[in-house]
Amino acid sequence: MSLRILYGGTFDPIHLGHLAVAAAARDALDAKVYFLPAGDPPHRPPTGASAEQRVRMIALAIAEQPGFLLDRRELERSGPSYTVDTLRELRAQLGPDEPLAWLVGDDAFSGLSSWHDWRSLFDLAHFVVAVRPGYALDNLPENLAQACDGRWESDPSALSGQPGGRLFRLAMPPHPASASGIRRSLAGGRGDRGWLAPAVALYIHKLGLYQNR
Ligand SMILES: Nc1ncnc2c1ncn2[C@@H]1O[C@H](COP(=O)(O)OP(=O)(O)OP(=O)(O)O)[C@@H](O)[C@H]1O
Ligand SMILES: O=C(O)c1ccc[n+]([C@@H]2O[C@H](COP(=O)([O-])O)[C@@H](O)[C@H]2O)c1
Repeated sequence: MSLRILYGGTFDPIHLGHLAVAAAARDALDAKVYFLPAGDPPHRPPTGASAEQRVRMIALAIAEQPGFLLDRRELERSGPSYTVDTLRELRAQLGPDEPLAWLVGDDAFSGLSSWHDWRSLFDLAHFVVAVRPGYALDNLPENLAQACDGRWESDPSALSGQPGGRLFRLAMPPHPASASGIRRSLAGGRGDRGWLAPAVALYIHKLGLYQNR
């Protein structure tokens, strides 16, 4: 069965770091990448752009990119967008055997043991972990390090052979972009730091997003 990569995020806004991570995962694992914008992101203050604006920016950024798709399911649910709920919904829809992988950067993965019902996540999907400047995986919290023990795979094809439960380190050049860096820079009148796709930069400029934060 073919692997499906799920890329959850606040995407406030989507930037070139997200696109680089998604392209590296798509190419390394030979799989489609589904962008899943969080409706109500757990562990975060309210977003700068509305859900519809974040979706619009994702649609602009991924247009004409092969193998990139948008999945709006987390926007259609009320309450916090817990990943475990999203994965359970996908499992119910796709069946127990379909290989699923949740794509994250090092920063998000390091905090995994604070996620809602986090131990169940390993029963539902693989994790693909992208390098992120300023973060490392050699200092994971003890409970997370233990849960990860023996799960790391170096062969990407291992992920499509089973539905979930394995971990894969995505090799890619580190990308420095961050959404908070972009929001701060735009609010300070210093531009987008060259970290946005041109169509997204134009959209933000036209709507005057992130100017007063
Ligand atoms: N430059 C990057 N390199 C690797 N992973 C990244 C990068 N930017 C974001 N990610 C990952 O993409 C996912 C979604 O990120 P998110 O939408 O929160 O953007 P962000 O840039 O991390 O935002 P913020 O700066 O507000 O924290 C997370 O798993 C995050 O780790
Ligand atoms: O399920 C949780 O408890 C949980 C806690 C923190 C983050 N997540 C998910 O992880 C993804 C990246 O989160 P963020 O905050 O870095 O954009 C996004 O899809 C979030 O919904 C999920």
